[in-house]
Amino acid sequence: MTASDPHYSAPRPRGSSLAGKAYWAMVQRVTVIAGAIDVGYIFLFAWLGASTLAWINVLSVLLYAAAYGLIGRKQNTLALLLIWFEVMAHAAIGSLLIGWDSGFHYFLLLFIPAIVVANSRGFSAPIVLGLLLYYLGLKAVCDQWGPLTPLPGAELRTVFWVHVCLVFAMSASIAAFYRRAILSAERSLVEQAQTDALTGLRNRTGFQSQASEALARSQALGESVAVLLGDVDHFKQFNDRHGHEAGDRVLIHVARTLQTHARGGDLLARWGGEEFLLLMPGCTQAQAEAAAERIRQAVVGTQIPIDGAEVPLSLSLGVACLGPEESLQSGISRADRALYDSKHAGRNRVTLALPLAVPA
Ligand SMILES: Nc1nc2c(ncn2[C@@H]2O[C@H](COP(=O)(O)OP(=O)(O)OP(=O)(O)O)[C@@H](O)[C@H]2O)c(=O)[nH]1
Repeated sequence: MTASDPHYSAPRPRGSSLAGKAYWAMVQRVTVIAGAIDVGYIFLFAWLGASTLAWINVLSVLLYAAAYGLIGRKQNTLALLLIWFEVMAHAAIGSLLIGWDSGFHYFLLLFIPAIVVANSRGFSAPIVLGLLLYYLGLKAVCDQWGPLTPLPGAELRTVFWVHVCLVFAMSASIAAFYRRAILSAERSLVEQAQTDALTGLRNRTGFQSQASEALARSQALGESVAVLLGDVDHFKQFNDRHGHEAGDRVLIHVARTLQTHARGGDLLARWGGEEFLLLMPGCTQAQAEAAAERIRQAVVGTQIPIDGAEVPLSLSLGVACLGPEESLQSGISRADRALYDSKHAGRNRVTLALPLAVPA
């Protein structure tokens, strides 16, 4: 693989588009559920002898089917308007025909969380206020003129209980949807905060959040742990000569090379600008030195094609094997001093850190 490989592109930020897709997938599921509920209503109202309401539910099923199709064709706004129209008209006609006590109006309340949470354009307050006015207006109209086709008491109570149960179930599932969306956004933010956007490796924060635990585990098992610090040679010169974008491609290339050589349990991070850190649990000094040498050779063996010419590249490395109770910070400092020695000895080499000084 070369640095000009298409795989070298930096990872894209995640999150926002997924939330949008998840929202519309949820709305599409709602059209199916609402349509199915309305099919149930057709039978319920036919059985209760409220044939007008049964026919209105036939219309509602058709509207939900149309909204489902519109979302499938990405005409989301139109679908949403259709759903709004269906719920508002259904609540109004139902309340007027069989009375406010039927509980048809409760369905209007389901819009409140959806308006507040999903409205990204800052129009929530006026829309909720409009809904409140519609709600109160409907109550006033029902008090004045309804019910136009009243149902006997027992049947009305049945409709009321069905509505209350449905509104509870729908409120709970809307809340569950938003909870899942929040948790997923939180996970994505944590991941972004711990990931280096250029190389896709862990950044310092991501490394530190996992490294202490990995080190403690290995030290508890009595395993040796090594740290390897690598730094691209003359990178400033490279940037100055070939430009920052070419420099970025080099960093991505080095990151991929390190990833290829890291083992399953190793933790790899971009430690600084052109500096990379590899924590190798269960790795002896000899194994770590051999791994560092393989990485150095892999990097030096690469010719990065820049502006039509092959540009050489090299990496200096420092390796430290941690003492049984040595802290990660101390191990990294020793690896850093070893890396500094590599640079001073002429670069493109691996240097082993001095052993940890034993207190007298
Ligand atoms: N392209 C690019 N350059 C970066 C990035 N982060 C840091 N750098 C550059 O890396 C260079 C590091 O330069 P120095 O610390 O002097 O190191 P060097 O030139 O590699 O010299 P030696 O390490 O001594 O071999 C600076 O020019 C930074 O601007 C990055 O994300 N992309």
